[in-house]
Amino acid sequence: MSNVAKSYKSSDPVIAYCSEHTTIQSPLQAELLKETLDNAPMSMMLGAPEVLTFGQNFIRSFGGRRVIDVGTYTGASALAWALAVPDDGEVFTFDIDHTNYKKFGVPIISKCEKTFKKIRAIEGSALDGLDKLIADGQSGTFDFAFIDADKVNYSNYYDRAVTLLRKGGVIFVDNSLWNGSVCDPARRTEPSTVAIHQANDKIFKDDRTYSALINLGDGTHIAFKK
Ligand SMILES: C[S@@+](CC[C@H](N)C(=O)[O-])C[C@H]1O[C@@H](n2cnc3c(N)ncnc32)[C@H](O)[C@@H]1O
Repeated sequence: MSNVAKSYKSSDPVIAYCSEHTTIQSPLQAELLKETLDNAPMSMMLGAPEVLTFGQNFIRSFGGRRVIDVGTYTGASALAWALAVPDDGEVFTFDIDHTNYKKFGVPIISKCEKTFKKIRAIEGSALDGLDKLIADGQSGTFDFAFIDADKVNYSNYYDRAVTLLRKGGVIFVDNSLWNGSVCDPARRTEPSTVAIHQANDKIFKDDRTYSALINLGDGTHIAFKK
């Protein structure tokens, strides 16, 4: 049994206990979680509820208003951030393909117009989307970023997020332990594992942020912009 896992995939009693005493979901979040796990393709991509609650707590505690969400899938992370920001808040969520968001996320999230209207769904390469925000002069204007798309671009997403965040802004990098594979040099052969390990090293050594890698969900590397 791995001691690194998203709570919905784990039978570890410690992970279950921590999740039970961390995760708080709105009815919409619970509905989207069930719909994704029951019906969406590759449902293991769903963000861990305990990570999403932890991120919402950060956003709420420092009054975060503008959020970057890299990797929409069915929209669970975008929904979490949209619930956490105030009424005039914005969540920019990027995905190469919004088919799963439109099919599973939109019908559920749009039941709450107030929340749905905060989400800006941008389809296409997330790297291009983030570069466009930078080119549009939006550097230093975001409060929170969640990185959860293709792992080979993790270091690139992190660099863009640091640029786009204001001082004191927070980045969550999801899957930073990748089921524990990054911890074992012998298992660092597959491209995603190599890329996540390189991103973890980069974040740890980065003078632009304070950071901590924690065993939450599939591993969450948290960076605070100086
Ligand atoms: C792990 S899922 C995101 C899960 C979501 N954040 C959640 O909480 O449920 C990763 C997503 O990244 C998207 N993706 C993969 N490569 C991408 C790229 N180059 N640009 C943008 N999105 C990409 C995939 O289509 C997939 O929907």
